[in-house]
Amino acid sequence: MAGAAGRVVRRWYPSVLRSSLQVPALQLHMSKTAMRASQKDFESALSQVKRLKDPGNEVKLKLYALYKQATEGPCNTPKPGVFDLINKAKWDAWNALGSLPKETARQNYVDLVSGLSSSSDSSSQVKPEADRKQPGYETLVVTSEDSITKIMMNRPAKKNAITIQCLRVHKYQPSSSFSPTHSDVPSEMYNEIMLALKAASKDDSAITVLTGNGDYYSSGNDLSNFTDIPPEGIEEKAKSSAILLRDFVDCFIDFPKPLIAVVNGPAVGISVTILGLFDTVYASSRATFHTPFSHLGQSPEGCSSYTFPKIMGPAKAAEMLIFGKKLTAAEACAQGLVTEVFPDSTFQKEVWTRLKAYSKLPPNAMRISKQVIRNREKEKLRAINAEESRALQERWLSDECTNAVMNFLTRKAKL
Ligand SMILES: CCCC/C=C/CC(=O)SCCNC(=O)CCNC(=O)[C@H](O)C(C)(C)COP(=O)(O)OP(=O)(O)OC[C@H]1O[C@@H](n2cnc3c(N)ncnc32)[C@H](O)[C@@H]1OP(=O)(O)O
Repeated sequence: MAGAAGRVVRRWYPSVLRSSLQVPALQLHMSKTAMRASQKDFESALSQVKRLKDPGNEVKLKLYALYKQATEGPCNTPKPGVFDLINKAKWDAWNALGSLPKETARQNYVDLVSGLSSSSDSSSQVKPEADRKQPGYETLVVTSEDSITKIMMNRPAKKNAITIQCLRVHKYQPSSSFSPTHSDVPSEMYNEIMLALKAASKDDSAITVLTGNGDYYSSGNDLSNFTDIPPEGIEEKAKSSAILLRDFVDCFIDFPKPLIAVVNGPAVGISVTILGLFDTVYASSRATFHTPFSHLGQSPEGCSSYTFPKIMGPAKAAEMLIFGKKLTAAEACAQGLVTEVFPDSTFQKEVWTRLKAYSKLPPNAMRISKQVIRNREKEKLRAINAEESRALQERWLSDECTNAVMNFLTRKAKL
């Protein structure tokens, strides 16, 4: 094939996978009605997959396994020898699906491709925006258009984990004239988000959006932040991190315009807790909300110790904040943390259409409405933020926290 799609396929498909994923017709043994709908979806997913950027070997194996299960049922071929590495990896992936029904495998294939397409859509969104992208950020893409300033966390390979740079803890000063194009711009994400919020609070946009690039919204605090210990020692690091945390969260408490989270995928830790300080939270059906603080030997931040019980009631909040219960998007919406959930396949389109309409409302009226809703809580929220940051400063020095972080960094544990 001479077209671009063909070239993309050749770039990332191993030949064996290529042959199995490009099967022209499917032999699906199902009732005719069920077959019509899902076979169409499946076929469209099969052609969509050829246009995707290389999703990495792990995902390619998942696609292969689901394809085989959907079309042939449970693994039915002899196990390849140990030295036949590629075929063995494929066989293992297929065999791992056990007796998963063909229909479920087909549905999972369609869902996986749809997730991959939307994340590649959202990363390809970056390209047309290049000319209106604000310069000076290393970990974010910040754009302004249609009266909307969009702050996109942009470390997709690290699931948009939020970084600190050791010994470069810059205190946020609301009155300073520090601008994102200043030559002293720090590269770490906490400070860049603070700078972007400060700039957005003063620009002529009506609303501000925080979102993530790639398949995650954000995996929260970058756990390697804990390994970068300055010569002054670990106590000093804990102290400066607590100050940074307090300043970071204060920026959200004080943000004067409508602030919207566009939660494009899973969210973890601080990226979840600060959602209680947003005015609106839109989530993709693929998003999850996880605050595994006890698992990490830590305690809640982002004012969640106050906002979560207020939003969802103390019992549900405790399950999330103490026991680390992960919520689906639908559950988070039912608990009131999320405003609305959109199907992942149409998430970006529906959300941005909605936001463009909202951004045309009179900006001063929106600001004043936000003030009226939020202002009486501000002092309280600042005090809670300071208290949570103090508690965390101590937690970071505990063995429970050190062990949990080391287990993640040495790949012994994941969430
Ligand atoms: C000022 C300080 C404030 C502190 C307050 C905040 C508290 C919190 O936010 S607590 C939450 C901390 N976050 C986590 O515990 C998440 C840890 N990550 C994971 O468990 C998994 O990575 C995750 C489930 C998110 C995704 O799993 P996978 O889909 O299997 O992907 P990978 O694990 O292979 O991730 C790809 C790549 O990204 C790196 N990564 C992801 N998240 C983090 C993170 N939070 N910190 C550091 N690194 C992260 C991961 O290590 C992989 O890196 P490579 O191995 O180099 O590819």
